[in-house]
Amino acid sequence: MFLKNTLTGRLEKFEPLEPNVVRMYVCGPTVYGLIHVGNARPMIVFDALRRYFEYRNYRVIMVQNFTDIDDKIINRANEWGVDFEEVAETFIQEYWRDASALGIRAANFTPKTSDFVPEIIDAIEQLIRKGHAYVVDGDVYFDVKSFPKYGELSHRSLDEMIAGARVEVSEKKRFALDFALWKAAKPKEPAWNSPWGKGRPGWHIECTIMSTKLLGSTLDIHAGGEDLIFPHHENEKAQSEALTGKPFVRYWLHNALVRISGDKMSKSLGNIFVLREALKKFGADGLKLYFLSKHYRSPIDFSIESLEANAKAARRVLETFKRFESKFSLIPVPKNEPWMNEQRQKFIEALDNDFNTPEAIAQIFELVGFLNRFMDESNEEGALRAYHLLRREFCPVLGLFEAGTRSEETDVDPLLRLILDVRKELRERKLYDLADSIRNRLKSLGIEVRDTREGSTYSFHGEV
Ligand SMILES: Nc1ncnc2c1ncn2[C@@H]1O[C@H](COP(=O)(O)OP(=O)(O)OP(=O)(O)O)[C@@H](O)[C@H]1O
Ligand SMILES: [Zn+2]
Repeated sequence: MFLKNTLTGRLEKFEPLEPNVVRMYVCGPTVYGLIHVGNARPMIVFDALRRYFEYRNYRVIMVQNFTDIDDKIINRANEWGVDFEEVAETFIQEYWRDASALGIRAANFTPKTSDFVPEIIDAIEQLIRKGHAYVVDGDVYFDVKSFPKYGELSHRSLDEMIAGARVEVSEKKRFALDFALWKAAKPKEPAWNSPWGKGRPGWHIECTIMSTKLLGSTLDIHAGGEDLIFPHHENEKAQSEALTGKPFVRYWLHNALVRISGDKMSKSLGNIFVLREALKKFGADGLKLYFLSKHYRSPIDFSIESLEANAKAARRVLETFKRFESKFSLIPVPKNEPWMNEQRQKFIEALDNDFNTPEAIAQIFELVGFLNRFMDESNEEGALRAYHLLRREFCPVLGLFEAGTRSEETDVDPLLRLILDVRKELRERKLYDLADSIRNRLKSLGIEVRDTREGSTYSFHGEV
């Protein structure tokens, strides 16, 4: 397999450190709000990549963190008058709801920053000892000039980095690009004891610690959105390599961004389309097709029309599967067959080429076309083979169509409102027997109708 490595800018043959094992770290969300469609892109892409490695017989050990110590979380906690943990726990729970609705498999480890504070302190002490960090008034900064390879990942010179990025300004720093490893406690902030007084970890050091503690000094893959290349990943790399003296990451993978009117869709800009809403409207498979039909390194301009088109395409595929399932029994097919092997080779060739999912998706649609044609021609053998490839190999490898009906979920509320309105009309015309019969029939479907002075309400299975 060949993957484009952000570090070298080249397509490189993928060779993990340990044969057949992939150690992979993905930067997860800062948990102070519901996740959005932009956040779903790395989730979908790297979940599919993990599944593809497994299809190719690798064992994947995947870590995805939750950033639960951060200014934005602390601000929200103060706004709401609760502890930062409560804000973080709330949105971690909500993250899991969204991830499972989207059909994303949980990583093997999902650590939180707050679980690793002692390890972070220990690492900062080592960096100070090694001359890569310095203390000023309870803050600790990484000394960028002590690490000559700084800028290697983002391919920029020090001057370009200073000019082009939002670098935190502070008089305490020796050099503009130096960044905080530890921040002295301010009032109304959570704080931990440290050799430099009470304080909390900076952002970048957490990922260095969580990744290397769980996966070892050198990771095979470090992934995330391209917004993280600088400064976050550049800083992670500097800290880790200064600490261990070993290369931190073999292959850096970055998905391009989802943009909205030219800007990155992001929680802090507030220009977001909440994932939960998108799941309701377009279904998990509609969203996955939307993202996987573009290459992960190409930017996407958020488009409702395109999402709708993908949701429709997902429904068409499911209809084809249903048609097959009602027509044929699901008998196993002999797997080693020339046409199927050709198809597999084509699929693997696409994905081996820097995870070219658009090509793989095009092949899936071509196979759906074949499946329909085979069924039209009552070619049972052909249909069985196409169905097997789609349903049991290619679609699951990309995380598609796993819960057959997910993208068909529709909101029943407008329909029930319509029925209740008709029933109201009947009652007004004193056709009580008809109105009662509607209520009884809804009841037999598990829908309880209650008539109140304000009108009729409904609930499922008698829930309140
Ligand atoms: N618009 C986007 N398109 C693609 N990936 C994104 C986008 N926004 C964030 N990501 C990715 O989602 C993951 C979680 O990011 P994060 O929680 O920082 O989201 P965010 O919306 O950028 O939040 P904030 O605005 O608070 O920084 C990261 O891997 C990040 O690169
Ligand atoms: Zn990170």
